[in-house]
This record gives sequence, C-alpha cells and structure tokens, in this order.
Amino acid sequence: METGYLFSCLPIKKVEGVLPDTVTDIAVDSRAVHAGGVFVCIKGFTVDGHAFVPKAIDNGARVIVASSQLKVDSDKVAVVYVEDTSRAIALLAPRFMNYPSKRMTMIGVTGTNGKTSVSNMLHSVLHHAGEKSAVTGTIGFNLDGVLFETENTTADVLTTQQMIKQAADAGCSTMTMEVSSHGLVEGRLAGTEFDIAIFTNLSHDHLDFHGTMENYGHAKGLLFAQLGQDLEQAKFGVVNVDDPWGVRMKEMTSFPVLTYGVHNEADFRAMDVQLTVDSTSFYLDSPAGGFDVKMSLIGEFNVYNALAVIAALYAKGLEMEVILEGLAVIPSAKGRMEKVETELPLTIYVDYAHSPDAIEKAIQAVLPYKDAASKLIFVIGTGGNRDRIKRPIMAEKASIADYVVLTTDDPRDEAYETILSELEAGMQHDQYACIGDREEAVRHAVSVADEGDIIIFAGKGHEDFQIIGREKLPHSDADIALEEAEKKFGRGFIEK
Ligand SMILES: CC(=O)N[C@H]1[C@@H](OP(=O)(O)OP(=O)(O)OC[C@H]2O[C@@H](n3ccc(=O)[nH]c3=O)[C@H](O)[C@@H]2O)O[C@H](CO)[C@@H](O)[C@@H]1O[C@H](C)C(=O)N[C@@H](C)C(=O)N[C@H](CCC(=O)O)C(=O)O
Ligand SMILES: Nc1ncnc2c1ncn2[C@@H]1O[C@H](COP(=O)(O)OP(=O)(O)OP(=O)(O)O)[C@@H](O)[C@H]1O
Repeated sequence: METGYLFSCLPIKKVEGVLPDTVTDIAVDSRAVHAGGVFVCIKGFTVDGHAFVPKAIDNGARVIVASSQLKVDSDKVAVVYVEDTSRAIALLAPRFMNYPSKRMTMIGVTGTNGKTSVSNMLHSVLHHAGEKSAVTGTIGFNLDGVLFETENTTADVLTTQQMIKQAADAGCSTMTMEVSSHGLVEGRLAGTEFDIAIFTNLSHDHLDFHGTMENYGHAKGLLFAQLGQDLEQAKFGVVNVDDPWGVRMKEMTSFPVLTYGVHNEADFRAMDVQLTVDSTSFYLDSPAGGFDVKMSLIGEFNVYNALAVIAALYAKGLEMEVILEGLAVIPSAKGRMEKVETELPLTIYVDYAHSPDAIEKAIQAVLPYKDAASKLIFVIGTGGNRDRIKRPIMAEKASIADYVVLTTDDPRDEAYETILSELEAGMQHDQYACIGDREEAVRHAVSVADEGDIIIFAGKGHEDFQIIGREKLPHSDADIALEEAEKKFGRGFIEK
C-alpha cells in the first residue's frame, strides 16, 4: 500500500528517516513482521513492544511506529512518532485492509452471557439458509465451516481486521462477531462498521477489569454508540428488554432498535414457553405476525438467545419461515449445555457457565426434569488471578443444586486454597466438597452419583485445557467423567 495514503490518517508528531513509497504489511508482533512491512510498538500489560524493534528490523521492518524515542539506523528504517501507538494501530489496521467490514453485513453480539450461543446460532441459521458466513469469538474464527484458533473472545484490532478481510475475500456475505467489554474499551473494534448490534443481558462479571457495574454497562453500550450517525444506512439495534440494561442500550443509538423479551412488552415476544428435557417451543408474537417456534436447544435462556437471533435476521431481511426452519434444526454451540453421549444411567452436561447468572440459568434449565428421588450434581470452579468478587456469588447460585463440587477453572498462579475458600464462603448448604485439582473434582462428582442423577460440569465448556501456572495442560471434563463412570458402572463411553 502507498505509505503516504496509509499514514495520512494519523496525527503524526515527527518522522525520522525516509519513508518508503510503499509498505508490504503491518504488524504489532515483531515475530509476524515481513520484509518491507510496518511494525507498530504497543505497550502491553506484560511487555513493551518498543523492546522488540531490533527483532522487527531483523525480520525486515521498513517503518516503525513508536511513542517512545528509539535508537535505530535511520538509513535502514523510518520511524513515525505518535502520541499513542494503540490508537495509531486502530486507525492504520482498517485502512491497510481497505475497511473490509463495509463489504459484508456485520453483526456484533455483546452482553455478559449468550454471546457465543447467539453468534453461533446466527451462523448456523445463515448456513442453513445457504449463506456463506463467518463467526468469531470464544470458540475461534469459523470461516464458513473451517475453524481457526483465537486467543481472545474479541481479538486485537489488527487480527480483527485481518479476519474480517479474510471472510470478505472468501465471499462471506455476513460476519458475526462476539464483542467483549474488554474489546470495546480497548478499541479492538475500531474501524469495524457494524450493521446490527445485539445486547443479550448484563450481570455480575469482569469487575476486576471494569470496577463497577456502571462502567461495565457503559462499556457494552459502546457497541451501540459505534453504530454511528449515518442514518442513511440500514442499521439496527436488537436488545433484550427483560433486562433493565437493555432499555438503556436503546438510548445509545439513533438507529431503529428491535426489542425482544418474554416478560415485558417487546417487538419479538415469546409466549406460552414450553420447556422439555430435550426441546423448547413457544409462540412468537412479532412484527411479521405470529409463529410457532420449536428447537432442540434447552433452557429458558435459549428462548432469549433464539429471540435475539430471530430479531437480528429479520432486521437483515431474511424470511421468517427461513429463520424458523433453521432454528428448528441447529445444535447448541459447542460446550453450551451440551449433553455428553453415553450409555450411562446418568445424564451429563458440559457447560461454559462461569458467571453467577449463567450458573443459575444452567441449573434452572435441567431442574424441572430431575426425578424427585435423584440428585443434581454441579461442578464449578473459578479462574485464578481474576475477578474474585464473583466467587462467593457463584457458589451461592450453585447451591441450588443438591450437591456441589467446588474446584478450579484455570487456577494460573493462584493457590487452590484461596480460590476454594472464597467460593466456599457463598455455599448455602453443606452438601458439597472442595477439591482444587479439577481432574480429582470431576472424578469425585461421578463417584457420588447414583443411577438417574444429573451432573453438570460448568466452566470449561468447549475448552480442552486447564491453565496451571503458565502451562496450558490438556483437560476434558467429559473424558475424565466417562473414564471414571466406566470404573463405577462398567460402561461410559459409547462404542464408535
Ligand atoms: C489484559 C489483556 O487484555 N491482555 C491482552 C493483551 O496482552 P498484553 O497487553 O499482555 O500483551 P503483551 O504480551 O504485553 O504484548 C505487548 C505487545 O508486544 C508485542 N510483542 C510481544 C512479544 C514479542 O516477542 N514481540 C512483540 O512484538 C505483542 O505483539 C504486543 O503487541 O494483548 C494480547 C494480544 O492482543 C491479548 O491476547 C491479551 O489478552 C489476554 C490473553 C486476556 O486474558 N485478556 C482478557 C482480559 C480479555 O481480553 N478478555 C475478553 C473477554 C472475556 C469474556 O467476555 O469472557 C476477550 O475479549 O478475550
Ligand atoms: N442468554 C443467556 N442468559 C443467561 N445465561 C446464558 C445465556 N446464554 C447462555 N447462557 C449460559 O451462559 C454460559 C455461557 O454462554 P455463552 O458462551 O454463550 O456466553 P458468552 O457471553 O459467550 O460467555 P463468554 O463471554 O465467557 O465467552 C452457557 O454455557 C449457559 O450456561
């Protein structure tokens, strides 16, 4: 790309050395720099990218964007000095990629719980409708069926723009993105032109980062504010009005907002909700008329997720019949109340609940189908070195289960004892065990289970690892549970 055009979007303090006519690439990681490329030095939470300039130059960087004074050979590289390199990359990345989000319908999904579920449901319904679509988030970057790993729910601004460009170049007509509050506050969505913004709900989480619920809610509101002011475009907000924050999100944008809910008046309202052990149905009142909706996803929370999907795809212009046909056949997102296939006389779910509200919702999804004589066993852990305020509240919600196993979920550098004692403080009854080692905790849950019981392993969801110290070790709640069950009941795994 022409260097002059690329840098004309930046407020530049000074340039040292001579800028080349063109640059080949742009990178924020010295290890990803290509010959003739631009390296932008980011001051991170762990290290300062300025320290990696020599490595970037070794890899062929031709231009460095920095905010601290550098000592480099100005015959070899040019240095562009700016006040704030994080803001600089937010301007440079979409420009370098030619603003690829403008080439697709972009749907952003934010909220404490349901982002992965709603995003993947949208992707699956679009796929069922014959559209080529992409989705990014906690599970990874799914480009029309091909899954790439991602580090974050919402990737850094450069990776985000690269993924959007990849999806647009591959001919996707829609891209759905999970939008985290961290991502919004840190500007990772800069330059991403959303057409539809969805808000699911807001409840206690991430207060280690945001400090207060007010800040956390404000962060989510940025997605709606960032829809912009070009009212000639057909953009929409989609909000859950059963959540008080949904009403506030409406105020954050001038674009039309479609509301959804079960209890309050809404554009898309579910009525006569019927929840069974393996399916959900409801009557939908909508601007397009009344419809009977049926799906295999379980739990009331999935009614909300379905309403968000229906409203967003209606806003996008899909026929209601097409949307509902897709909803009827799609599976749940990986690790979201996912039933483990087994011949055991037990019912086992793997779930990703790790906020107090999600824990409550996950338990409520199965409680009505539990036999009075059987138990619901709930295994829950929290991460080390992260939001500690939520720990007792998580255990308080988990106490709705008959038996609770308190454990860890990526303990990182924190001792088992502090995690467990802070969880334990919230327990409401004495039917529980505290076991720091997650593998042992899973085995214990199976060991106390009797025929007919239900076990929910919460917190890990789709993840196949446990982070202990700095190491990411392989871990699967489902595999350990089935192995233990095989010992106890003489069967577990289904012969393939
Ligand atoms: C606290 C936080 O936001 N950290 C993010 C941040 O890491 P960091 O600041 O530590 O980065 P760093 O390692 O100091 O690196 C600084 C710079 O040096 C560069 N570098 C580094 C090494 C090298 O050899 N060469 C080099 O150039 C790096 O590429 C980077 O540009 O930048 C990284 C790259 O973008 C992110 O992966 C990382 O997310 C970490 C993994 C994280 O845990 N983030 C959480 C808080 C988060 O963002 N969570 C939300 C959602 C959660 C939810 O809803 O559940 C999310 O969206 O994921
Ligand atoms: N709409 C919802 N309301 C409340 N809880 C939900 C909802 N949808 C899903 N859940 C519960 O929350 C858990 C996490 O769901 P999901 O992964 O979709 O949320 P998320 O917002 O993507 O979470 P994260 O930000 O941690 O990636 C699920 O496993 C389920 O137990």
